[in-house]
Amino acid sequence: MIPQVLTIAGSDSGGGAGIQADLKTFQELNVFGTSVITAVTAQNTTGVQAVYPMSASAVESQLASIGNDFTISAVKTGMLFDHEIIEVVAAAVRKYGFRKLVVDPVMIAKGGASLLQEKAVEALVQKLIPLAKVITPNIPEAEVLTGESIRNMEDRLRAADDLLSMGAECVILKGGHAEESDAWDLVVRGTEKYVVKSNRLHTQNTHGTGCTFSAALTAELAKGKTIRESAYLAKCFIYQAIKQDLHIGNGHGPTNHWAYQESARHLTGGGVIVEPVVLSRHS
Ligand SMILES: Nc1ncnc2c1ncn2[C@@H]1O[C@H](COP(=O)(O)OP(=O)(O)O)[C@@H](O)[C@H]1O
Ligand SMILES: Cc1ncc(COP(=O)(O)O)c(N)n1
Repeated sequence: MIPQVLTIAGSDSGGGAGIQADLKTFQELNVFGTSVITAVTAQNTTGVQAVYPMSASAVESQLASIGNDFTISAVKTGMLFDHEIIEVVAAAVRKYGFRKLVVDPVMIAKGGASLLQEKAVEALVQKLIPLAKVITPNIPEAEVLTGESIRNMEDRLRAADDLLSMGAECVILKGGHAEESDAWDLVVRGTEKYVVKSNRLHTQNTHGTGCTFSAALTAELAKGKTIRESAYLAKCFIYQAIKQDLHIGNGHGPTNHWAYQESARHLTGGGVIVEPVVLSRHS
């Protein structure tokens, strides 16, 4: 049976992030994508021009439509905007028994627009993160969630432990925002810790990288892959999507969701490696 997956996120009219990035990624990875829209954004590669949140009841009824019909193997959340939406999403995860929940705690678009109200952070921590199999914060999101600044490897390890104590099974602390020559993501699950790493690509076309990475992770988990395999495959997917960029729009362009399947490199990883945490190299 083809795995059925769900994204609960905001619409990006520009097609590079949010629901659109998630559905494109699901399609490329051969899983059937369904969607619950939490907000409509007027957005392009130059930024977010407007945000129109859905009412919590509109989100609730979309969740019921999916929960009452589909057999969902994995779910991801992206832009959730406010605490009422977070509460109905958490209730639906319980009610419909959605397993393999990936929470991408989207807060601020790369151009600076707020995609999550400040007072909703607590609801995310209290209501949704404890239900998650994996949470995938970037560095600024991990700083908001933990209240600590993150500058080096020790800080990242400490932040990941703090995030794990919020109740998720696994934390993938993404390193796209750091300035090192490698782009590496720290994965922590209980006492298991490792880094999934590629070289850093120099391009401004990184709009939607986080959405695309977490959608690929969700697709692989839905197929029954382990977290470690899924993190590696998701990193291979986003690496090719950034590397073979499309040059669309006048600002921070989208990634290339075709690239991974079109490239034979997906069979070999194309340079992505998994390695143990080495404190002295990354501090
Ligand atoms: N310039 C880059 N080169 C290679 N990989 C990158 C680059 N920027 C981000 N990534 C990868 O893309 C994924 C998303 O990371 P990040 O940009 O930190 O998330 P977000 O979009 O949520 O801010 C991670 O796997 C990260 O390692
Ligand atoms: C609707 C929506 N959801 C999420 C993002 C974050 O994008 P990114 O993955 O680049 O951080 C976005 N810009 N718009």
